Amino acid sequence: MISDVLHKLLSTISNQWTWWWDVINEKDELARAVLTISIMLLLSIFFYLWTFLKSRNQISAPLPPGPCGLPIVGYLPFLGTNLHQQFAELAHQYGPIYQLWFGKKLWVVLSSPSLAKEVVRDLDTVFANRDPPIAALAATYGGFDIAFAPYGPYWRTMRKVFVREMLSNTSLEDTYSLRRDEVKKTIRDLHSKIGTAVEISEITFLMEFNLIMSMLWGGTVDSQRADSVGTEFRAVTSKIIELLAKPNVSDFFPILARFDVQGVEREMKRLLQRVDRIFDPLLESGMSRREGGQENGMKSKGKKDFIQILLELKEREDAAIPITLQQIKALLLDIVSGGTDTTATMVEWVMAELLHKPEVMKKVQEELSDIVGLDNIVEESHMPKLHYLDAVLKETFRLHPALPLLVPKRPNQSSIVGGYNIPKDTRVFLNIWAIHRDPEAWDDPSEFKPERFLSDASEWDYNGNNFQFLPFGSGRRICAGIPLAEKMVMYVLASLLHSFDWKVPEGEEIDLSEKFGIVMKKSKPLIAIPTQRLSSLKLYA
Ligand code: HEM
Repeated sequence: MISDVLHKLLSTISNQWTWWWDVINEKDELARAVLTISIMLLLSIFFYLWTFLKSRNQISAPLPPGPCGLPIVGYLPFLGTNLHQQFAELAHQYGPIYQLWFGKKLWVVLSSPSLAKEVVRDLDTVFANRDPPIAALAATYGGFDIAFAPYGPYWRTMRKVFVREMLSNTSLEDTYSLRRDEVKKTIRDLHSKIGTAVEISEITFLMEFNLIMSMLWGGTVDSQRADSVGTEFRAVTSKIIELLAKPNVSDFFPILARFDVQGVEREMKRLLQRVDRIFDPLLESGMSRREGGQENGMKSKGKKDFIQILLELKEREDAAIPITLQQIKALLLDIVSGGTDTTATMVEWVMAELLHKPEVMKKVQEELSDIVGLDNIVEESHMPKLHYLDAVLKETFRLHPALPLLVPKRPNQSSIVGGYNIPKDTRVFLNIWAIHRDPEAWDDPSEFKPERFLSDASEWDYNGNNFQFLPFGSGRRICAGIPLAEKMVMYVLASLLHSFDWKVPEGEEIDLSEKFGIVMKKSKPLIAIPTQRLSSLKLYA
């Protein structure tokens, strides 16, 4: 019986095979066409079933909730100017993860410590990519800096060179005397302005700019030239930052990008020409210094400054990732603008909070008197002992983070966050401004209370391990300049507050309102009057 069935089966297969053989031998054209179409149909069905099941297996989650917006333009007409606050209000309505559509572009905004952890810790490699707007690409000669470079070998090399050569403990020690000279110079200048109203951000910007430039060029840029270059640089970067924060239709509708409807790209290119006029002569002087083997002002004699190291890299033909002069300029722009505007803005915010709360200012100054003494000048070595000032700075970072939405991320694959699907290439914002004011994470979140950072100091650092407090971001793309940023802000603040007493001009009030930008500033510049505090400002001679 079984042998009968087997026999039948074999003969059927053999008949089919003969038929197939005949067909492929072109004996039956019609049958051949039917067979080919059937096979293709079957293969297509299998393929679609397979991809459908695969996608269901991968992303079985829905997209996050969010407002509907209008057809075609989506949420674009509703975008306000203070994006961080608007995003926080939308989180009250839609929850800590929500989506916004703009044409074909999807944005997702996250506003809770646990969602931040998922993105910057659990899925760090997926979210390590950036999503630079067209303005940012134009401002970085095509994304050749560190902050907007795609996650990959170029970014890794540039970040490594920067961190290793400029920010290692030895390099920071070697350049201390340069930072000290710049701070002393500012205190002397301020001495001549005692009793008059000064714009704090103007002073702090120039001071931080000169600090960075001096470290980059090993103290070889002469101070008069540095001041005029600094003023021009401030004007250019404030325009660049303004353009970076402006919504640009070319980003939402790539088909319009080539027309540059709002003229953003053209304007950015004009600004870059001004940046070139600043950097080119300075780079040339670096090159001739290199050829002439001249010394710089660094502590260890014969030690190369950062510009020398970059120029050397440019000339190395065996480098795995060769770098060009334009890439060096992109990197410099990143370091100088990223390092200056953030630190100067933070000094201004701390001064504003202290002038708003004189009892906190008094405590900071008492600590400075105890640790430094009134017949002495502040040194960087005092910083680890200034615990109260450190808490004041952290509380200011909490309430006024310099980058309230960090630098937006772009996942390199679709993934599930908070139970929702975030498709590949979405622009993802972490609203740390909202996280820093989350009532579930903080007591009295809108109150300025530095004491909250004193209780368990080890819990509060800037390394992005506590997802309630992320002023420098977290994960692979965390700020590359943290050790320098911390030193620059603390040292400058301590020197300003130790040398002078400060008050607001008669009849003026401290305004603490914020103006959104890639760096969030005060909406009104802070004006204050210094009076002498130190027994003798000759100490700064
Ligand atoms: C108060 C001062 C500063 C603050 C608040 C700050 C904050 C930040 C933040 C939030 C990011 C983005 C992190 C992320 O997306 O997760 C960032 C990136 C960066 N920062 Fe800072 N920063 C400061 C000072 C500096 C300084 C002084 C430098 C260099 C001299 C610097 C260089 C950079 C660079 C190169 C990046 C890009 C990192 C990357 O994409 O890999 N920053 N910073």
